[in-house]
Amino acid sequence: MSEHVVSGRRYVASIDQGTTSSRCIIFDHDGAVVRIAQREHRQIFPRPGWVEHDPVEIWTNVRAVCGEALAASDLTPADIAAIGITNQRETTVVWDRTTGEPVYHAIVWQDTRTDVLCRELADGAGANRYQQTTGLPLSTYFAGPKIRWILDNVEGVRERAEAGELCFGTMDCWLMWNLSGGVEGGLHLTDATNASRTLLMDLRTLDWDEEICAQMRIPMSMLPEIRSSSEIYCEVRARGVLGGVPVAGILGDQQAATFGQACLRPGEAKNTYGTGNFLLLNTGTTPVISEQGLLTTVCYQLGEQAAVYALEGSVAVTGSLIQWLRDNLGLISSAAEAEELARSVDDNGGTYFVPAFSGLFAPRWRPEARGAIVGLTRFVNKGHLARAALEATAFQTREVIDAAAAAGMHLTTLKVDGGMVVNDLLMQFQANILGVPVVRPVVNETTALGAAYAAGLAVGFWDSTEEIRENWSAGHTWHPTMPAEDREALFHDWNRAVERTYDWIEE
Ligand SMILES: Nc1ncnc2c1ncn2[C@@H]1O[C@H](COP(=O)(O)OP(=O)(O)O)[C@@H](O)[C@H]1O
Ligand SMILES: O=P(O)(O)OC[C@H](O)CO
Repeated sequence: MSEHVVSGRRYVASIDQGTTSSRCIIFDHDGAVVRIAQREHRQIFPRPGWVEHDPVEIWTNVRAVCGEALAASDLTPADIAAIGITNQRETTVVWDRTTGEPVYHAIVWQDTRTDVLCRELADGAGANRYQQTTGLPLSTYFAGPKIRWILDNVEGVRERAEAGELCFGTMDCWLMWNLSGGVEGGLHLTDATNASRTLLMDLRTLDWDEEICAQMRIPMSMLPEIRSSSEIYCEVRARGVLGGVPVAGILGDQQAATFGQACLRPGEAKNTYGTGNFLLLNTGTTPVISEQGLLTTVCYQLGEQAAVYALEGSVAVTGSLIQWLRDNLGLISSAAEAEELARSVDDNGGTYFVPAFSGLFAPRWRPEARGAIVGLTRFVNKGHLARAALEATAFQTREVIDAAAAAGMHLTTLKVDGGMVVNDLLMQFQANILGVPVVRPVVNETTALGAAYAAGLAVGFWDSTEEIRENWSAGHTWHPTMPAEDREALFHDWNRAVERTYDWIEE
């Protein structure tokens, strides 16, 4: 038995509440996966550009996957030293603290309904009005404007919020409140990484900014307490879910992946390929404000230690474009088939697919752009379309890495993870279009692992972040093989294609 056992407990559990599914993953002390249970939830699209989730469905799924992971591995809560929570960030839930009922569906990070509101909030000062304080541009992506939309548009909600009856939370906060007892004394708290995605938190004080909250007309009584990413918050009180186990880690999913990838020193970075793509670059204990369209975000804060910050390149649509080919066009019947189809042709046939479904995020921040396929001729077939869709992910990554380079952060290799990195064609193309090696770790479940580490460190299951570094090992590396001239020609055409999607939505 491992000597690293807390009161006979040999495992740590992680709840990974993502955009498409909720998972519970159990890890051992080496950071190896013992068991995964997963359930997808409904994606609700009430209007073009709107994306919602049902928070009650998600809580039900989280309870189910926790039970399934334990049962399938023949474990009981008494075997689990701690639980970490990691989550899709920015997705906004508002609920009644007395009844536990959400007042509206969760508004998902990809949702663009706050576009006009964001322009109004800029109030002539531009989209970067709050950047120095929050590290973020005024964008539909973030939680603050989503809260304001609910307050303004759901009947009776503003009055209830002003009377102190309602709670706001991102998914971590909603799950924490439910895990810690819900209407029977549930805790209303979040961590600094999630709070840093609201447009309401001061990056340096790690506290809510009163002036911004007033300008956005968000009552501060709705906001959760901001805590560190690694401390014992509570023991689980919800019936039937890991009862009695300490909840001891919370990290937004991209920050969790950065931690799980052992990007613990300034200059270390990872890129996660899921529904969207998220590059995070550790910048140490000082927040760096970007002039190149990158976000500044809290990367993690361990207990009483100083917060560590990151620059982030968030790309809204990557894996979800593959889902769209599958679900909306029926071009493929599974995500894996995209690779097979793309391999049926030698190149993109001159086709570029710009998936500006939610406008464009980093580094361009063009909310009024919409998707386009350009370069079509009679020559183009579905293989070219599949290839162009995969290449779009790699081109968008190149854009954010170029933005980091313009800020003086030059990457010599790229650590990758997420659902899309099983795609060999994509990863080889990524190395080619960047001109640097791309490396996937042995344990690809870095998001859940990062949250497990945060929780395990808080309860003494792991002693220090050095153990995280020791547990990380390279699985597969893709080396660039494309001549620089070809790489730049492709990227040049990609940029021309992207510019054609600008200004599609008229004022
Ligand atoms: N073989 C594949 N090739 C390309 N994309 C894939 C492949 N397998 C999965 N994906 C994409 O990866 C995404 C799922 O990745 P995951 O990391 O689980 O997402 P999330 O955490 O955002 O829910 C989906 O959008 C899916 O389309
Ligand atoms: O759930 P994912 O992996 O798509 O991540 C979503 C991000 O946290 C959005 O900022």
